[in-house]
Amino acid sequence: MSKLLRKPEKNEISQGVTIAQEVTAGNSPLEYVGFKIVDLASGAKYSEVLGKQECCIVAVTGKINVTADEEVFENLGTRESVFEKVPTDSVYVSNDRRFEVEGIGQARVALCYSPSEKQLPTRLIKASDNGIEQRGILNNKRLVHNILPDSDPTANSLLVVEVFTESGNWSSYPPHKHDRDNLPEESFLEESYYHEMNPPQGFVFQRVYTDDRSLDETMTVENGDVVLVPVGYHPVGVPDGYTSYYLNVMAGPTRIWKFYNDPDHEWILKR
Ligand SMILES: O=C[C@H](O)[C@@H](O)[C@H](O)CC(=O)O
Repeated sequence: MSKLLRKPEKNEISQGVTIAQEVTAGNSPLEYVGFKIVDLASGAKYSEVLGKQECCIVAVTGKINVTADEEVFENLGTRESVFEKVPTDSVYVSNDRRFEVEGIGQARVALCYSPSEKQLPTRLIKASDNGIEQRGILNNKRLVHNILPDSDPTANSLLVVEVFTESGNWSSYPPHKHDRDNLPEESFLEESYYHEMNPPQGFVFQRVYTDDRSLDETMTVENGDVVLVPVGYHPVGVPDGYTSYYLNVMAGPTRIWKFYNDPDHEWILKR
């Protein structure tokens, strides 16, 4: 199995708190991006003290309370399933702060991490703050919820976005990459994908490849999987009958999302 594909592994760390995915610099090829999926039973609490990292706490499904240092944000979350396709609530917490997340009923939380030195204010990113985009044409259509885009100065290095791709469509397509620190042409951002499928037995194909094909992995990605993108193009194809969801975390030396399309496939934009 590809080293870029992470299957969910449920690890109950305390009563009612289960880590389903954990990506760190210590267990992945990513140096800038970290990621966790935490499942919380009703009333269960997960807390963390951040060092020189910032974190975007995304209420993926269910409802949560979030405390960050002395600030309290209650009853966050807007959906029982991501496939309701409504934006959700998130909380940005900066470096050197402590946060706690409590489940109000069963909840799934994504913790999205990147490096941060200059402590910034904690911020509630309400569902209504998400920028919504309908991207693409023909069989390249997808719905994008921009949670923490590079146009939002809330964070130091973190970018967070969620994408819905319907049956028979492609996203992160034409294949693009952002693996060179070469602005203004291209920025260097590592990336993680947290995938869900509807119906849940579905799968998508995701290829991660470089121009010289020194990296060229095509993965069958299933519900709850994470795909790591240290470098390279990273298109996703969705089989007929299924809807794909993924939550992206991106980070690198400069918080700018400037991607470069694979020249072999850029023509599809001109149809
Ligand atoms: O680089 C960003 C990620 O590949 C996705 O968020 C992608 O941009 C989604 C899309 O445009 O299809």
